[in-house]
Amino acid sequence: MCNLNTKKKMEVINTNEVQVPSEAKYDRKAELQAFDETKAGVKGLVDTGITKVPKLFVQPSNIEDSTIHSNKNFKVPIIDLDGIKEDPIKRKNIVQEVGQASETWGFFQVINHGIPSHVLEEMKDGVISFFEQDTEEKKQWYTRDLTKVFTFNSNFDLFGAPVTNWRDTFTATTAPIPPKPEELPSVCRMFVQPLKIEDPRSRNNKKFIKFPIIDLDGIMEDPIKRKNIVQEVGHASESWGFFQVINHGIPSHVMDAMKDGVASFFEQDTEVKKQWYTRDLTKEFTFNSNFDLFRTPVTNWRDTFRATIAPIPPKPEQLPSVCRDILLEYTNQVMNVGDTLFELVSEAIGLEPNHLKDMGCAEGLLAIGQYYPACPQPELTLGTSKHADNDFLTVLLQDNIGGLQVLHQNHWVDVPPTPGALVVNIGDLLQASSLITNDKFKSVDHRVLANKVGPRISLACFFMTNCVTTHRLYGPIKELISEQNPPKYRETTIKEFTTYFNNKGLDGTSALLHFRL
Ligand SMILES: O=C(O)CCC(=O)C(=O)O
Ligand SMILES: [Fe+2]
Repeated sequence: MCNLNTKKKMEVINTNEVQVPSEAKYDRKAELQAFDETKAGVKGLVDTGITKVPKLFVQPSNIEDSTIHSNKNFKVPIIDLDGIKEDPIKRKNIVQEVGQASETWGFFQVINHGIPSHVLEEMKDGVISFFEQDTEEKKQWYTRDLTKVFTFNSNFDLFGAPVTNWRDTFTATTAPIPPKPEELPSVCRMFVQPLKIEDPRSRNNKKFIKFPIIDLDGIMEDPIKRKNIVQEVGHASESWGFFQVINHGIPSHVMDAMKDGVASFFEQDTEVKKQWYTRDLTKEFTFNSNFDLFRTPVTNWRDTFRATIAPIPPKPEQLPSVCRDILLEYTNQVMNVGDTLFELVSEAIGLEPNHLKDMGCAEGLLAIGQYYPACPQPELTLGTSKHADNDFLTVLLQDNIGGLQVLHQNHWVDVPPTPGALVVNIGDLLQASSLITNDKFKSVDHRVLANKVGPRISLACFFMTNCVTTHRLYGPIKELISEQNPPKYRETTIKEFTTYFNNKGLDGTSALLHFRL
């Protein structure tokens, strides 16, 4: 995206309409200057809609030495590093291969190098996210000052090289002195991002706290690990009501495909998408903007779809074809993760592993796809207003844009996008039905900020059963009630609770208050 100013400057070098100047008149230096001043790079140029390559990029006609031919029969060597640490024979062979490739090619590829593929994928996405930011955002990093930890520009040798290349570049110095988080752009910072919370009373008083990440690795095989994980889940549910899980068993390619599926739905042609637009909640799949549009004081900057997945699975034709297969595949896997999470939460409360599952908590699933377009004035609005979820448990998949915040100890704390992680939070129904020693496990308020950068994509899977009218009553768990700990909530059906929640809308108050004794 370009502002008007940028567009104006670019006209100097836009050869669509402008006559290509004759060699004598051509002022390359001025063109370079104009290009550099846009601070928008080649992408900025493309964003203005040019269809011809401006002269400063045009290679001389001897671009390729005529003696050089491309030969498709050659293959750049691929070297498998598997076993390099453990197996001396393999190592010897690998050393030979490296030597040979370095001598004959100077180039080779390595596989089994130890960097997980999801990290590779996230890294590529991170690069794209940086370059696809709004130009105004990106400009702040535009510099030719090589002492900077992070630089963004187009053609480091712009004023020295005879021809300009068709690409933009960022550089980041990451070792031997690791960068401070604020020295890297947030869209691709990720792993080094410590959590920042701001004290609303003072803009300068920043605290750093760690949002819980729980590693589920070994949960089925190793009883000691499981005991520790149960403790961590208990602790996070009590103090945060939110945590992230990694090694949950859903492959990163399925998570990525799900995010793409959500984007594909919203990025369809409006006429196609319109067919799904409805506020009729009895439908298996609904698309609309702001479920509470006519009830809340302020409208949110996001569009939403909602698919009922379980306990009654939708018929294929009840889901849009662009995201049908992945929605079924991904939610199937989320049901498995949910099974584990309900066991862990049950154990953390001190109940039998199957207790919450036996209550039907893991039977129903609603998948809610959220699409937060880039917002020109994010300070004026919100992506999703403050609310707590009206379910037992939510498993949320978010992309790497960020913006989700949790109200923790009276501070809004970012839930940092973490590669491969799922965000888990306790919903109102679990808080009310478990009543763990005076509301121990909290259904915590959260919100999503609007952002200049976008779209942000998320898929929230709500474990709840509002689509079937059961007369089952949910209330404080009998095993947890005593004279010292009397019930705090009256019993309710999922239907009654959901109807109340939906009619109230996201007005910033808790639906639980209505059911409190
Ligand atoms: O988009 C998100 O990250 C969260 C959305 C959310 O809180 C919800 O759908 O309840
Ligand atoms: Fe939510």
